[in-house]
Amino acid sequence: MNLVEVATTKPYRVRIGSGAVHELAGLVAGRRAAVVCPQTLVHLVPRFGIDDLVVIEVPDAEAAKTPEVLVNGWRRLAEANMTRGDIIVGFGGGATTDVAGFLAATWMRGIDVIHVPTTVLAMADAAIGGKTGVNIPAGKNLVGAFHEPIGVLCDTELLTTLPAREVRSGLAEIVKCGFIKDPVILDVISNHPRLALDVTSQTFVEVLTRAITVKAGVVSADLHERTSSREEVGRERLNYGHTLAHAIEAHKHFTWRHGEADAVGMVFAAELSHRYLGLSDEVVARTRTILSEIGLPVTCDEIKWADLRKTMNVDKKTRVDPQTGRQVLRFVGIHKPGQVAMIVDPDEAALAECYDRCSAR
Ligand SMILES: NC(=O)c1ccc[n+]([C@@H]2O[C@H](COP(=O)([O-])OP(=O)(O)OC[C@H]3O[C@@H](n4cnc5c(N)ncnc54)[C@H](O)[C@@H]3O)[C@@H](O)[C@H]2O)c1
Ligand SMILES: O=C(O)C(=O)C[C@@H](O)[C@H](O)[C@H](O)COP(=O)(O)O
Ligand SMILES: [Zn+2]
Repeated sequence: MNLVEVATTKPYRVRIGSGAVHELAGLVAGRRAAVVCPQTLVHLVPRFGIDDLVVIEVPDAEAAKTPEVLVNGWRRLAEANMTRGDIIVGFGGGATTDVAGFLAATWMRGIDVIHVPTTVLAMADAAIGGKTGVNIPAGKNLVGAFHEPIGVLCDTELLTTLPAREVRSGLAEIVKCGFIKDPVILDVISNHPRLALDVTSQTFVEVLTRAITVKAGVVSADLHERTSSREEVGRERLNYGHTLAHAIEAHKHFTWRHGEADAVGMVFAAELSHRYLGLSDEVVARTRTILSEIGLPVTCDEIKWADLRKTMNVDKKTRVDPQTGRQVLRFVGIHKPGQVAMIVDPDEAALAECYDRCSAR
């Protein structure tokens, strides 16, 4: 079993490996637990080996991330008389852990949560670092809270039923960690793309553990995303590729997986970085190659740039210029893999050009 410590003010551990879920009973430590999970995974709950469990079913995938699902969750927690001493377990993909985390953040102003992620994406990213929340029509993840788990159990056995498309989507966030912090991830995936996609392989566990280590290090240094100047970038670096990705997800009505949108977003971010931060042609090309090799999209069709551009205004990295009152976009970019910088207020024509280069029209 691999262990990664998330050294924030309330440190916790991420356990990675086959059988990690069996540690749940020890972490719950005799308290009552409410398991938040999609209907498709309910049959796996008996594996937890805990008797006093309330199950709160949520809709599958992104449909779970709505205010209505929260209202239902609060009702269920009340019906079950869940107290401050009880615990919530988020069991599922990133959509489930995002909503379970927010229920825990808000129930009685905050109770403990443990995440048992069941997708590659949730293991590598969503279950760690305490970002929780839901979507509203104005945009993705616009309502939420920072609420860290007390433990995360990444049981790789749970991944054996995961569809290939979901594995590829999760790999996108792992590749992101390669570009923003740990380029060894890129080498391992380029050298062994098929093994990286095989959730039973040692290569997969290596890149997963490396990505978790990147995420743990970044959130430990800047949990609340407050470190932010052009050259000193804290947690915002985890948003590499996400400004465009979140807009694509919304315009595709969440028919694209989060990692698929991230993949196109990373190509766009690489193009922007080429223009503004001197990222080499070679790394821009490598971005396309590595993502294509693992079966992720590198272009996006049918969405008009003007529509995506408008949606980007609600990105959380956007700021208002106090002098003009104008919305200023800020993108995470890279000088080279592992060296991040912010691209602030890029030229509108440059943005459209970079999008043209990753649009299939
Ligand atoms: N909080 C964060 O820091 C953070 C980080 C990254 C992504 N996210 C969010 O995570 C979400 C995406 O997460 P995701 O990709 O895990 O998607 P998801 O939660 O929608 O799950 C994807 C699909 O996989 C299925 N599934 C889950 N586990 C399975 C298993 N073991 N076997 C078979 N099928 C299984 C689900 O039922 C679902 O249909 C997005 O909403 C994204 O915004 C949050
Ligand atoms: O943990 C973070 O910080 C991230 O940005 C990780 C992202 O991969 C993730 O998609 C996150 O949900 C994006 O957050 P948002 O604040 O841009 O909505
Ligand atoms: Zn993401």
